[in-house]
Amino acid sequence: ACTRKNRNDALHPLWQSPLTIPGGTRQSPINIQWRDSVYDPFLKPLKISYDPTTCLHIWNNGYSFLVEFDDSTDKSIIIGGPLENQYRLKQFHFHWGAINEWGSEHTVDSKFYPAELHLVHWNAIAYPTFEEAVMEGNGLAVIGVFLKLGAHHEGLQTLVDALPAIKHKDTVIEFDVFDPTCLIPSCPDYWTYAGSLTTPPLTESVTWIIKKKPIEVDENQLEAFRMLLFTSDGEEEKRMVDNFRPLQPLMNRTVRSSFQ
Ligand SMILES: NS(=O)(=O)c1ccc(C(=O)O)c(S(=O)(=O)NCCc2ccccc2)c1
Ligand SMILES: [Zn+2]
Repeated sequence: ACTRKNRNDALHPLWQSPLTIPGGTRQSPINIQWRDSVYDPFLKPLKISYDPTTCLHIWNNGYSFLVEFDDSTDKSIIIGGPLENQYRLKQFHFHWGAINEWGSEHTVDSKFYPAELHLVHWNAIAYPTFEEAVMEGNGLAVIGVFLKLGAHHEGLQTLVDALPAIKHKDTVIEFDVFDPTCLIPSCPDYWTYAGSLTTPPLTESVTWIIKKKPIEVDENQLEAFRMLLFTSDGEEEKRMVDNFRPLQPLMNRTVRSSFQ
């Protein structure tokens, strides 16, 4: 008789990655239950200092669209918050849904946002390369910012205007000055927890810093994300939507808040 493949090795349709990592104890994303988060008075404010000229290009990698930065120096860094030392900005990208009812990776009290921004940073003090940092428990720090439907976002529009040029997988365009600070809410409040990458290799190397306040974007801007394609030019078109990983078990973790 054939053995029933257990749920663990069910593959997520999008990334062909396992839904759960065998032995994984700190997987992401998770639901943030506000009332279960614990205020930590020792958490410092997060200090963000990006140099807009370190921006390199914007491209469609077949999972999302991402803006990559020159991370060969300490020009664009974050420091403080839950972090032991400074982390260098490498790239930022988004996750979104086919409709406004879902799209974010993390949820707050089981509520989805229509999209979520991730700014990926790595610990260049402790590790010589990004690839090595990806494999270490304190290697990465990702800032998560929720997007909600509302007013037009001026800063985001610069990115939206570039999307038609990267409609297909593996297309890239020059993007030489952009300051992602404009995409981060000025409210300092955040939650933080120990988690993982939400795309392969799903390594448990991420200190997540999830901003409490969302940014507002308008319907046209969300629709612009949804006109991107997972597929390359010439292939049968598949719209790039629902590029978020399913929620993972909290297991033995506490989410801390920087606010009461
Ligand atoms: N949702 S998330 O923040 O976890 C995330 C999503 C996508 C990517 C990415 O590779 O584009 C990344 S990444 O830039 O951190 N790359 C991780 C995979 C990777 C490992 C080693 C070398 C290259 C890529 C992170
Ligand atoms: Zn992400």
